[in-house]
Amino acid sequence: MDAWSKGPDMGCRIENLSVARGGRAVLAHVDLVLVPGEVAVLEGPSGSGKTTLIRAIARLIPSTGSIATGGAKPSLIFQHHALAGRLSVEANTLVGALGRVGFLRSAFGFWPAEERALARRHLAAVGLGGLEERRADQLSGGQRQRVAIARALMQRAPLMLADEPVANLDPENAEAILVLLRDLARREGIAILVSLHQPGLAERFADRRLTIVDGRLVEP
Ligand SMILES: Nc1ncnc2c1ncn2[C@@H]1O[C@H](COP(=O)(O)OP(=O)(O)OP(=O)(O)O)[C@@H](O)[C@H]1O
Repeated sequence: MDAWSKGPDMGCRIENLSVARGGRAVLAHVDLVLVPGEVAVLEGPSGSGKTTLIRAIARLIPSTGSIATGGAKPSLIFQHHALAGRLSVEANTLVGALGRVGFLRSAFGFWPAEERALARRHLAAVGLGGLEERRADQLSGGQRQRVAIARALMQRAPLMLADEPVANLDPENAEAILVLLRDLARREGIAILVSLHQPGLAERFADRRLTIVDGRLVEP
């Protein structure tokens, strides 16, 4: 029995993953194992396939090969955080618990007390303690991305996928968000795959740096 088959204590194992887009091969024979607590940064020029890889691992687009994520759906963070602007910070965070609570209860705001407590804990962890009742459209860009991270944490997924999560932020906020993601990876034992455009940030925050070159994943 290898480490993976003992249970969902590994972020993900990808074997021989290939993806075509618009009839053209974008990724070919990609292998990748991510372990809990590590932050892997995905780099590569525009159009090299970073978003494609993240979307394929999240099963948002078809691929061939195998993707094992410990039986749990990965959580996802995007460049555009897609919050409901009129809802509170807490309500947006609770959306991450939809898979456990069900649509009807959540639609009427009947969230279990333990889920509310968890949301507040995650909001405190991302530095938004005290802002639970504020409307999401009254937050700064950095604060909104923190809500998106808290919402992702609510999913309790062993793997978090973050596609250009700091692309819209100023350097100070970008750095703060990456510090937060790295701390969360360590503390919560989550494996994080994050695509970044800025090599300086990648160098500072990555445990591993992965680059897509001609459809292959290269690790120097
Ligand atoms: N829906 C689509 N239909 C056809 N081709 C697509 C589609 N989506 C992406 N592609 C192509 O797949 C390739 C990889 O795109 P992808 O968005 O993954 O790149 P990326 O590395 O994330 O780029 P960027 O850094 O600019 O976000 C590109 O050549 C792109 O044109």
